[in-house]
Amino acid sequence: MFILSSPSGAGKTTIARRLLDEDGKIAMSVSVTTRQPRPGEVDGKDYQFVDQPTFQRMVDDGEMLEWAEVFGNNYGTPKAHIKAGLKAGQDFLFDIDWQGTQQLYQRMETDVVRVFLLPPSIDALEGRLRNRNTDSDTVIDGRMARARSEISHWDGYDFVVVNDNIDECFGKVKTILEAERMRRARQTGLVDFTRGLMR
Ligand SMILES: Nc1ncnc2c1ncn2[C@@H]1O[C@H](COP(=O)(O)OP(=O)(O)OP(=O)(O)O)[C@@H](O)[C@H]1O
Ligand SMILES: Nc1nc2c(ncn2[C@@H]2O[C@H](COP(=O)(O)O)[C@@H](O)[C@H]2O)c(=O)[nH]1
Repeated sequence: MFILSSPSGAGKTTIARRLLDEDGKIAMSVSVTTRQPRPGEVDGKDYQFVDQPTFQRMVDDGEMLEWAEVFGNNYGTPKAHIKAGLKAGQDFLFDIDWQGTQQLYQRMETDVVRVFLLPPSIDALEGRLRNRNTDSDTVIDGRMARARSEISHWDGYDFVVVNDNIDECFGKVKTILEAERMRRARQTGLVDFTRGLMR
């Protein structure tokens, strides 16, 4: 479970899309949200867009692996698909906030890798949100007001990467993913393989 978090606009979605394009072995965890779709967002691909009663029913029925309120909307990770995929050896990429990260870490500690992206500066962060042209000024102001408190959670992560140059940032995130895959505990079949070598 490879988690990318950051203050809004630091570049999680951009890095996640590139990782999904270039790495055939990781799948996106598609979250459920009560937020309205942005232009170009596709239901079922970017998010599963639901109304508040549906979200609440999913929470009440225990269908969420984690969930949180972020910027006045609810977001959550549906459990069934992720659990089945993990059992089959599938790696998953999560674009979730610090609250969801804490919940996943508490439930599945050793399966989780936590990466936090930082912007090179607060001005650059605001510039990125405005240039993205997907949110109203009010929404952007709200996200900027939360940026410092989001950044204060940087020390709850295993890795911290500053997203200044996008190619460099992507290279670092990819390196983390590849190194984590090489952890002995994550390599299935090593016992038989090393036995074969020693025979
Ligand atoms: N290194 C970079 N340099 C310049 N622009 C960037 C960089 N990384 C991302 N961007 C741009 O910044 C904007 C915000 O990026 P992105 O949508 O990936 O952020 P995010 O962290 O997913 O935000 P949110 O949490 O609001 O979904 C996008 O327009 C993206 O193209
Ligand atoms: N705890 C969770 N946080 C999530 C989830 N899906 C997305 N997010 C986070 O919400 C904010 C806002 O996202 P946006 O798409 O509206 O810009 C961002 O920090 C995401 O990482 C989730 O399932 N759980």
